Amino acid sequence: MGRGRVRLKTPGQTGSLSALSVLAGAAAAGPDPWHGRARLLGNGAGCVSLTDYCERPLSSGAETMAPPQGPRAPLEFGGPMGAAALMLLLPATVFHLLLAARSGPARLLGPPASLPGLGALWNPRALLLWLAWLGLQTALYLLPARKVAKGLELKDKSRLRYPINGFQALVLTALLVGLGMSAGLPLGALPEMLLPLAFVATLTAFIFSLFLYLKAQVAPVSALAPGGNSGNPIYDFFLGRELNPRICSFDFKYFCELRPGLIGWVLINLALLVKEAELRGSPSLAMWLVNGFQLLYVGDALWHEEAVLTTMDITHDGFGFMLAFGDIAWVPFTYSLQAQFLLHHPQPLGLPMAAIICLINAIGYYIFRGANSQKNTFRKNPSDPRVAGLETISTATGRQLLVSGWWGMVRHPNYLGDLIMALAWSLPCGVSHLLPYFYLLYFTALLVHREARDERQCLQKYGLAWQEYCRRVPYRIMPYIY
Ligand SMILES: NC(=O)C1=CN([C@@H]2O[C@H](COP(=O)(O)OP(=O)(O)OC[C@H]3O[C@@H](n4cnc5c(N)ncnc54)[C@H](OP(=O)(O)O)[C@@H]3O)[C@@H](O)[C@H]2O)C=CC1
Ligand SMILES: CC(C)CCC[C@@H](C)[C@H]1CC=C2C3=C(CC[C@@]21C)[C@@]1(C)CC[C@H](O)C[C@@H]1CC3
Repeated sequence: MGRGRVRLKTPGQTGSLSALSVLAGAAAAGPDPWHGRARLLGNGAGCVSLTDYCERPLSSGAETMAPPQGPRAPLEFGGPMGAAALMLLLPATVFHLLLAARSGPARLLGPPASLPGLGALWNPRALLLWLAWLGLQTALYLLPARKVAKGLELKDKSRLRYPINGFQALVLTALLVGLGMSAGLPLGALPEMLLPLAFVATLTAFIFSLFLYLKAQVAPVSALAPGGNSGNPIYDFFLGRELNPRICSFDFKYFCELRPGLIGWVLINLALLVKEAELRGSPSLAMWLVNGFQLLYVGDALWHEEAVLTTMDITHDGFGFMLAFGDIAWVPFTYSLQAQFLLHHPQPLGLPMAAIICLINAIGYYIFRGANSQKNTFRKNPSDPRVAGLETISTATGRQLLVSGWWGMVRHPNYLGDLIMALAWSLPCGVSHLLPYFYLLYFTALLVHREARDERQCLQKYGLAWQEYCRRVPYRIMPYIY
């Protein structure tokens, strides 16, 4: 069934809308970045009609996601203007959140109580600290790994190799920080440096993206990503031109996605906890919960590091400002917002409420991990006894789709679990302010958009089999709601 010819209504990058177009919708002038998603709402099950959408023979999954980007292909994010606006808006959001968290009113919307001068942003010690951090994580990345995994097959039929030592990097970082603290390292001073640190991280993202853009000029065509090669420098700088930029075996995108930002996030959380203990005698229960939940999340991501090799960020998106900034600045400085808020706005939390919040996080994690592991086990070995009994749909590519178990409940059960955890991370901050719920709001938008984008790619890969899956499992993320 997947070999039939089907028609593509819109030329261009139908499969490459990316995380940021969530925000682009608000910021960008020009074509609506959600347009692809609107088309997904073609039938009762929320799937596009195949005949409405493609004009290529459906073939093996490996080569389907990359429609060529001609010079007149519609651009994402409102094109160069939207990309430029986002490059201002995203860093501004990071600084707004950092300032709001420490201000009395802690308003998510509206201007911060006071604006910092350049003196508050620029600090040579922050620059040194940041460079030392990047150097440490690079050194840990280069240490011998317990395993070397192969990525998916590339356009030139090669497969890149990736070290699996992220969890080891987390443990070694924890040991070094512990040793440092026992030798007098003032970790509690870190929260005071968040603003200048975010500033150098943002500067690094700009400079690094420029390097990546220039590096792509000499990369072979087969190394370029499906999007991000429009010929417009602003747009391509933002989206990223090269798919897997490397120097020797050092893979910049893989390194940035999991190391400096994710580990930096839990280190910032820990510093906020230490600072709270210095200020108030001991860390609050709310601070413990936020630290514990987010450490579990980061530890889990690094433990299952290999799974990131099949995400669209690695297999589909170029590496440009969007991901570079997202990985090294956005993640550590905005994902730690709840702990930042708690340091400046202590919240009373009783044991019964804490127990309920722990239960919510446990339910979220159970769904998130159960769904991700079930799919990973199935993809590695469909005859594994843990998944062999599940009902499946065959596709023309030879791969199968799970249609019972977690993946028979909704089409993205892992997103549902992730969102439930996001709620549990905000609840310890009480309900007096909207600010600590920023992550939940942003993440809902990100995942709704990511889901639509993934559906588009799956429809291209699996054709009618995907439509059948949508018919059998009509809800996307939340049963009976969405
Ligand atoms: N905290 C954060 O900021 C973020 C967290 N995340 C989390 O990262 C994790 C990875 O997410 P993401 O990369 O978006 O996507 P998923 O892990 O959901 O992977 C989607 C892929 O799974 C496969 N698939 C879909 N349905 C089925 C099925 N029924 N049976 C078998 N395979 C199926 C398809 O690929 P194929 O068929 O090719 O295998 C599809 O492309 C998620 O848990 C997400 O919540 C993601 C983004 C940001
Ligand atoms: C700057 C923007 C608004 C958006 C940037 C998006 C990035 C922050 C995210 C894109 C995909 C991500 C993934 C993760 C972290 C956030 C980013 C980098 C995980 C590593 C989080 C832990 C999960 O277990 C796996 C995720 C893979 C995708």
